[in-house]
Amino acid sequence: MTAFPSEPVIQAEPEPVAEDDASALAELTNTLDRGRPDIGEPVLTVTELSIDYEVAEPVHAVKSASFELRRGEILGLAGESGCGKTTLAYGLNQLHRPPAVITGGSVIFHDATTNQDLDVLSLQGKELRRFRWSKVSMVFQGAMNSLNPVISVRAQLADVFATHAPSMSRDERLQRSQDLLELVGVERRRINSFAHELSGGMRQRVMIAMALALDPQLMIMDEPTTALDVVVQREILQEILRLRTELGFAVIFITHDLPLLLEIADRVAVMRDGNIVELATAEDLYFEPQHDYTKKLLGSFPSLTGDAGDFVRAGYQERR
Ligand SMILES: Nc1ncnc2c1ncn2[C@@H]1O[C@H](COP(=O)(O)OP(=O)(O)OP(=O)(O)O)[C@@H](O)[C@H]1O
Repeated sequence: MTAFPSEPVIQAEPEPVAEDDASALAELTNTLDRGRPDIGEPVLTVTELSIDYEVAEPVHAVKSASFELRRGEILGLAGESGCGKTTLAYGLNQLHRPPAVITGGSVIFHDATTNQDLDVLSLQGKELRRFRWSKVSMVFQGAMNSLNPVISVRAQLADVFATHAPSMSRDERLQRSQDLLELVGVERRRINSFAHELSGGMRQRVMIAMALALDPQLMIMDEPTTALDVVVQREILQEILRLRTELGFAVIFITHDLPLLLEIADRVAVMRDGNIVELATAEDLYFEPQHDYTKKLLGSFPSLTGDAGDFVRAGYQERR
């Protein structure tokens, strides 16, 4: 069986980013090449999605969230710990587990391959599992630690194809697996490595390769780089930007690190206490935040007020 968790658990709260780290990363991300993404038609329409944790004192973790995501777009989901980002992301492809319950709303996936609209919340069993790998894939917080330590990268990648593309021959699987490694910046020869032989950055790249294996139209990334040092984070973020330009998938990128999102996302949704309180382009959010909470959030990042973390994404300086 693959080590990629098909039924992930909500991960522990991330360590807060140290101020020095936040500024260092902001400085590094300012130099990211965002490419020229081709942002197109909607790929996902979320309407009034609500998710509760049915515990003794029920938690309304996501309250009537609505947004549309377009092909090739990076939508950032920002907000303080506990505001509902992960719950929302998991709900989008039914990865939530009891006591979490979807209490209302809809998630419609606009499939470019079949030209049909899929009601994601009505999918079940095999259909749902297939949807998760081939249409919408996910890279979890700390995913690199979920590579199986006792089987090689080759076997883990091959397993994805054996399950979801059984008509592929052994040679085709190997070829495609190596191509995927190369795509995410890992040498082809690493195919025979085991997790412990790879650095944290490499392991996370392998997880991204697995998530890309079936050519998904959307990738949900929950704090995909939080556990890595800032230089490796930057390299991986650059890789994600390059891949979305090259392959055209959309990304929902979750992090509590708003400065980071302002650099890499096309639009940013700010969540507070289960609500999306503001959704705007990264540029508008930075220069003209509408909601008091967004202003407070922007003000709470020292890296945004100092030179190092200023919003210097190419082409936007003139609005200052
Ligand atoms: N298994 C659970 N049972 C009860 N409440 C839960 C459970 N998991 C999460 N919650 C609550 O749901 C709310 C949203 O949590 P969620 O993990 O989605 O937030 P988040 O914004 O992703 O936080 P973080 O940035 O720390 O990952 C919080 O109030 C949290 O305490």
